Amino acid sequence: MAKILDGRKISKEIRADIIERVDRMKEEKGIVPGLAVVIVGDDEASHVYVSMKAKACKSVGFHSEEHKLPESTTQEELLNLIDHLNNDDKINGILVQLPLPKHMDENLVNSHISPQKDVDGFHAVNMGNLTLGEESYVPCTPKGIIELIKRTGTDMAGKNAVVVGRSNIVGKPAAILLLKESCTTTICHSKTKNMELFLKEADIVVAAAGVPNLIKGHMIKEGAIVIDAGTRKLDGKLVGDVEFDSAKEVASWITPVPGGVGPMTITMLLENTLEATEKLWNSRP
Ligand SMILES: Nc1nc(=O)c2c([nH]1)NC[C@@H]1CN(c3ccc(C(=O)N[C@@H](CCC(=O)O)C(=O)O)cc3)C=[N+]21
Repeated sequence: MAKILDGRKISKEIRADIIERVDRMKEEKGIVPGLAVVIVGDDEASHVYVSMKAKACKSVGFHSEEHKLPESTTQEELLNLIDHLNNDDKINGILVQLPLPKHMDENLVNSHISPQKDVDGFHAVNMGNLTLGEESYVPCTPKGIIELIKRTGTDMAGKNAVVVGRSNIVGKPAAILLLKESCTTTICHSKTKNMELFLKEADIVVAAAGVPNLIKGHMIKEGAIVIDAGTRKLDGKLVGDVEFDSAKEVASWITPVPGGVGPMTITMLLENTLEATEKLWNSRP
């Protein structure tokens, strides 16, 4: 029977530390970290996530702004807003909620954010530096995933890690981070033949496909660490990529959905925004 990796509890611990650092920063330097979240269009789920991010900012004492733009916004108008936020001293971090409407180029928009304020880590320079092993902002969900694996106390070096999903925001950067931890890292995706063959050898499974209940207990290696980054609404209920009930019989550790990777994503966003603020401050004469 697997132990539960409780993302809410771990988040609470990390957020307590963030609150202390923010208080000290306010007291000693008179500065308040600021995050701007930009959302285009009226996708309901996206709006829920954005308000969760704003609430989390307030709970740790950040300044937070939500910029809600209509679906009809042109890409140029969005880029103008980003220019404005890039030059706004109250703002240390900028996040443009994905997905963007179809008439926009997500990579182009992300790379319009100042790399110093790119707390999502999606700017081409940050993605490039991450891949090179240089200092960079690390995308929030993959960063949270690594933090969760570390909390199991497992030495990752030499372990077989299988990431299911190759998105730019989760799967791809998660694989790069696992490689950095010296895992033997494989990425499976929708064109993979016989995914079970890879999963059966995996000591660490990171599920980020967005396909409800794709991975079942019988596919997993005995004692594996199973991290579920899937979040899909199914009949009004939030479900992951892993069939929890069967997987928990086989795994050594498993994350629940909700209450696993999700809360860690938001906590890592707070951490990146605080880091951006500290860096800016330290770079000043
Ligand atoms: N630029 C950008 N950055 C993102 O980080 C980003 C994004 N766009 N677009 C959408 C995805 C999704 N995402 C989640 C964040 C928190 C939860 C979360 O906290 N979930 C809770 C439950 C929430 C609920 O009940 O609906 C949980 O798993 O316990 C989930 C998903 C961030 N994303």
